[in-house]
Amino acid sequence: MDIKLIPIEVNTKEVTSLAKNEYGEVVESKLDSNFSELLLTHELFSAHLTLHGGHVLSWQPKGHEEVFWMSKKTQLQQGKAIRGGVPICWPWFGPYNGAGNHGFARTSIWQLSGIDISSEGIKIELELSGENCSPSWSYKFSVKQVLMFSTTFSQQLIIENLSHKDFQFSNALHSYFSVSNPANIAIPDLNSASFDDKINQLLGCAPADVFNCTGPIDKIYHHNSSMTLFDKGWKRAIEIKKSNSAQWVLWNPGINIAAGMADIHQQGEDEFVCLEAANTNWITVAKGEKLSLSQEVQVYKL
Ligand SMILES: O=P(O)(O)OC[C@H]1O[C@H](O)[C@H](O)[C@@H](O)[C@@H]1O
Repeated sequence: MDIKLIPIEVNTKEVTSLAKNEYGEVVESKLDSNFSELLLTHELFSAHLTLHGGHVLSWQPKGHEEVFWMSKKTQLQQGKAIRGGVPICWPWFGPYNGAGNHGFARTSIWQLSGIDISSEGIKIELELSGENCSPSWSYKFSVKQVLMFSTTFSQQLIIENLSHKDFQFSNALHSYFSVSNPANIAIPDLNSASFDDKINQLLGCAPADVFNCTGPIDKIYHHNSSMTLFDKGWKRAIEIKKSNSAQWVLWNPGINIAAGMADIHQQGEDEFVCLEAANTNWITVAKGEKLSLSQEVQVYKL
């Protein structure tokens, strides 16, 4: 396979304006024939994303610091997931049938299908469709991703089953939130949720107070409504609302696991907490049917 390794911070000269008006602009920055980034500027925020994985890399509402964390060691590489931002885990979450973690959506090239710039923000539509994309999951499908960047950030996946039979998927919107330090993070909404502890292989643990998010931590919380992550270091709160998602996954690798991960920079694990709107159990989409999942993120100063 022709492997490309491109540092994500690359500054290229090949830049094309895709849409522009009095409120903002969307610019495509081509890194090479395979990879490009979309840079979004608007009076309310700045953001960037890439079609590799249909992946949101950053979003910074005016007056706030960057919301999503990005590893300094991640690289755009064919077939490889990006470490940071919001990877789309689909059509499976975690390992599946020997096919590796988190499905093929995060390593596939998505198509740009819509841009709308208004006083409210910038709406971007992306699409991924295919058939037999993995020997482990060989259905015909289409996924539309609707991203709305504004003072809030919303992300919707509309999953359509184009096969002649029902299919199942699991998923996560695997947000890497940038934090002052996981030790400073409280997520009180998790205190009342039962959870599965992946590290200790314990299922159905009774609710327990979450005092901080220092890793290693890898838990699946069974909770289908909003969460607020409080960062006492940076004095900010991040609220995440979601729909059609039965779990939250809380993950930070901690120092030892992170040291063994080639795409996390030194002490990078001290800079993020993953709080993922997920469905870790299979969900069925009947043939010919659609299903929509979403999250909406807002930041507040404390
Ligand atoms: O390294 P990745 O495949 O991106 O997975 C990173 C992490 O994702 C989720 O949060 C899982 O719960 C973890 O078990 C996994 O380690």
